[in-house]
Amino acid sequence: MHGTPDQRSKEIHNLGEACQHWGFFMVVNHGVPEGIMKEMIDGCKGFFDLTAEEKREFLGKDVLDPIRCGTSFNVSVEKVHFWRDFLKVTVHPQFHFPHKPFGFREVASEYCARISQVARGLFGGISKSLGFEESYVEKALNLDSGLQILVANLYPPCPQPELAMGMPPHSDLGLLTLVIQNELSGLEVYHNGRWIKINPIPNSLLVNIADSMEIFSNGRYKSNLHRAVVNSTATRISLAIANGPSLDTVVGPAAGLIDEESHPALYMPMKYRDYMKLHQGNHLDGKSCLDRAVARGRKYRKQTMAARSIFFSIRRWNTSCSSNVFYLLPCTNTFSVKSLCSEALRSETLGESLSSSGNDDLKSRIFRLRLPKRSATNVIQKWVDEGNQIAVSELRHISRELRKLHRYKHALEISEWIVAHDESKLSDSDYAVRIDLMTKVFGIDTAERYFEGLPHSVKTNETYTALLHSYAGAKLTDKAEKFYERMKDSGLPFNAIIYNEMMTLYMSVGQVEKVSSVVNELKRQKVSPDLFTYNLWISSFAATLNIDGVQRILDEMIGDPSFNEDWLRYRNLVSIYLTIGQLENSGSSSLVQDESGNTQRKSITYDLLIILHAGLGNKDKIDQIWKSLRMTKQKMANRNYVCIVSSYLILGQMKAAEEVIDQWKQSTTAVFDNLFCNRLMDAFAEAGLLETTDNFRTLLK
Ligand SMILES: O=C(O)CCC(=O)C(=O)O
Ligand SMILES: [Fe+2]
Repeated sequence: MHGTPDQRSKEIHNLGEACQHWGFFMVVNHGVPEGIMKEMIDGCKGFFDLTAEEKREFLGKDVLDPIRCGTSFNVSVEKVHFWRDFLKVTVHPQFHFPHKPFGFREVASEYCARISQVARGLFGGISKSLGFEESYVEKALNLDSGLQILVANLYPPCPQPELAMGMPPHSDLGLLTLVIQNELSGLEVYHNGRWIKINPIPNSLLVNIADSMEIFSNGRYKSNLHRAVVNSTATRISLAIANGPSLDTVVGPAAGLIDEESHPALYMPMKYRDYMKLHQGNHLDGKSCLDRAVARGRKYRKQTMAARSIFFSIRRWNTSCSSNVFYLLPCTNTFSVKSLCSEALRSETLGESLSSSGNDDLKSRIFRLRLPKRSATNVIQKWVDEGNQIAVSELRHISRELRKLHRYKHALEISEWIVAHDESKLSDSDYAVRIDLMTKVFGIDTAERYFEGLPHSVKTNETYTALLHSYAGAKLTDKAEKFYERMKDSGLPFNAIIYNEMMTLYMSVGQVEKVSSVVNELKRQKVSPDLFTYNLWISSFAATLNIDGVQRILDEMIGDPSFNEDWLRYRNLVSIYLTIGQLENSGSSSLVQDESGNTQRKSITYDLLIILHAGLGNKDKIDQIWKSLRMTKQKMANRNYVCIVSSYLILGQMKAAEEVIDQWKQSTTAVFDNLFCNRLMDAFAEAGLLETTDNFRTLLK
């Protein structure tokens, strides 16, 4: 952008218009020599041409590795793969690069430096177009240590291009992405309800506005939705350099672009690292793209409806798996289990279902946001501006529903809204939920600071427990222990949940032996244990294959004044599991890793978690845990099947039980035989469960 002041100001105006209306533009006269661009494309081709053996060292590694290549996005979790090979390299703040093919690294180093220069020029122009001084964006977003990622894409010819997609519709996460390609087109940009094929001006740079720029500009500039289609004749190569802020930069709407009256902040500030995690955490690498595709593309891509349901189920999977070990353990997470139960009750009484989201009420509008980056605050504000009333109870209800779907950022925005408008209406559990949400969205440090800053009157049992829960979830044993001591010193009334949190923590970090001492403390303090307490205690003994210990606890349960029908069901199931479950001590330690990398301890804990939820009558939870267990690809043993089949049978869930029996029969690792079933039937009969015995017999016929 040189020339006379007039020309310059016209260019800046054009740039602003392109950012605002398209989120996409091409740059010519950019100064990057044509030769280097060509060498880069050749280098990419050379890299993809390497043999599988030569590429192996970069293959299928962790999403956070600085150099990584692969196919599609993440084939280990995808059901729908994309017609694409990729190489992804972090080139700034530190320059990483593969050392082959020969010479590629050197060209890349120069190319990236040149692209940075162009990007810098564009950031200057964008700053001005937003009404700031030229260096504003660069300084505000710490671009000196900005994260720059090079993505090379190779799309081979596809025999049926109309059935495949090279890259699904997505927007990029950073600020600006600069793309070049070989002579073949394939990039399509979504604009005014249509996909526009991009035919680049030769040697131009294609530029996409990405999410963080949309946030920074408070929505003035829109990140652009784009995709790559494939063709049947030749191989297409594209090379994108994604320019983002530094990982520790908090990206939020620029102060100069907000005013409370006419331009309220539409996005919540968030560290770029957390923003990236939010996407990866939800769907691993690339799944964010799918999710976005689904959300944004909903209106105009009817043909993807089938794919959409697959995407959504994958997304849910990953969220439940991402909390992995924690999930393995009694989602004891008592905290959320508790609220889930009341949620279930509540939605039953209200006779509601999420499918009502076609309506135009506040809840449906918020649910339709889908993308975390979109602002719930804005939606609520608009709702109010339209003259509607909202009750805190309604907001609470929407927040609960959002949390069930792991949409924590929007739930947090709702909570922020209540705080901003009527903090006096916040209850102790609202504060506790806020701490939980802050942990999930911003991380534990923020939640910790928030808790410490709360007035004394709000430092209640519930808020203390929420922070303890966060420490336990993050497996910060030291912090959790200190905090637990502090809670004791503060003289708060203790309940079982607090002890359960500590027990969950010890189970998840493998300090199984400490669980009993927590139980002893609970007994000393004369606090009534609940079923979660018993389950954790039993899990700790079962994990070390101390079967006598488990038996003693089961006996002790009967004498507990709280003993009820749920507990009886739980107790029966544990007994059956012990009798039939073939818990084998595999020698010196029960914590030996099996081939799939799962420890027996984890897998027993999974079983007992299923049993716990069977005790509580939560069929949905059982379904979920069983699915997760199957997703871990661990080799199923007979005891896993015993646990799930008997749980379903005792709950009268015949269809579910039948399905699992089929899976059991087809299992290559567990041996389903009649002898086994007879023993299981005997065990049911022995527990007095005659109807269950009959049901099981019917299923086997
Ligand atoms: O292949 C293309 O043109 C698109 C590449 C792209 O969108 C990306 O790498 O994010
Ligand atoms: Fe992209």
